[in-house]
Amino acid sequence: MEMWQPDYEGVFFLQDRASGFKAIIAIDNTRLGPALGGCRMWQYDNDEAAISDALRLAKGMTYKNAISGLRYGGGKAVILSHPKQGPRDGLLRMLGRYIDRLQGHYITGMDLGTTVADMDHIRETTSYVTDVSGSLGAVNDLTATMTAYGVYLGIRAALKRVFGMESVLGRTVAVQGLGKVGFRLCRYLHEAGACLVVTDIDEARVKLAAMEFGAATITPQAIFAVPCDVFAPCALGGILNDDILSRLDCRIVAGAANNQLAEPRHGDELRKLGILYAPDYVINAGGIIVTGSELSGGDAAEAKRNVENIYGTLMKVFQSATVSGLSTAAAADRMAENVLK
Ligand SMILES: NC(=O)c1ccc[n+]([C@@H]2O[C@H](COP(=O)([O-])OP(=O)(O)OC[C@H]3O[C@@H](n4cnc5c(N)ncnc54)[C@H](O)[C@@H]3O)[C@@H](O)[C@H]2O)c1
Repeated sequence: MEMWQPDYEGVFFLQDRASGFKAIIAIDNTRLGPALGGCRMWQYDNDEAAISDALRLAKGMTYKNAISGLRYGGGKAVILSHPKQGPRDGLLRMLGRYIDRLQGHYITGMDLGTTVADMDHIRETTSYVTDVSGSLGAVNDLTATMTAYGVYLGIRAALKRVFGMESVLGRTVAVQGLGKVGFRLCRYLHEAGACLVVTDIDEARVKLAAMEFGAATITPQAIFAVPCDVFAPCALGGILNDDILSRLDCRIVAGAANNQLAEPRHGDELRKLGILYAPDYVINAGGIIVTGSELSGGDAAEAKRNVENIYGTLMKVFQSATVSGLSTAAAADRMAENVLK
């Protein structure tokens, strides 16, 4: 069923009563090329919550791809089923069939709750899928590695902007979330001489980071108030809210998590607090840049070179914010919108 949504090119609610399959494909904008954005599999409280997540994520992909110089638009797929709800291969093949009907207007890939094996199942019914076994992004988890690398470079850019020196040597970075990206980010930072304070709800990962990187550890509730140069959110979105902003004791917020600002106005609040915010979709674009290289037949070296542009893009965002008096978040939005004109 196609749903009408102002500002979106297409929103499709897919349903198979027999199997209980429910999914949404949201295509925000294809001005620059086919809509590119991963497939999320999550248990939502209700259909409305899933639809609004798909819409927000699809729009985010439009902005991320545009500001990263990729010739792709923004889209997202969301499967409203918990990964633990029985076998999932049938659901994924079904989603693949719907994606195939869109004839290349939307290309999917991995996202929260989905794996390379899931992408392989989608591949059985459509070719419009990335991150399948053996692909550039999937081998050695290059997508997560390059996301972490981009965040590391983004932290250097932010340090340069605030302190005039980009080196992380001796700087304290508080990392929230030690998953695929957060853990790799810690490795880049540790090897360059940063002091780490880390947290995760998974204690095993915290212990591993303490052992491998000599990181100090702290509880998930206390990470926000840690005195540090950089706070790097690498877990959940929506964490930069009124309560947490009042507790931050850092000069920079720069991390991998998507949709960090609880509301757009929090970008301004950070500016007023004198905290430099590296807009999430600019600094965490490493993964989608790898996907862009994969789709154009590039290799890992080319992908890494492209990820290195994140440093310069962020510098432009910081400069534009200073000149215009906007928050860095608003300045990034304006830059992306200029590309889309
Ligand atoms: N994987 C990528 O390439 C990529 C690309 C762009 C953006 N991102 C974003 O970066 C973030 C991390 O992605 P990932 O792939 O590392 O995910 P992941 O699921 O591998 O890791 C997330 C980690 O955060 C931890 N966590 C969850 N809630 C927490 C809390 N309240 N406090 C502390 N830790 C908590 C989890 O235990 C887990 O270890 C997500 O927001 C994701 O959307 C990821």
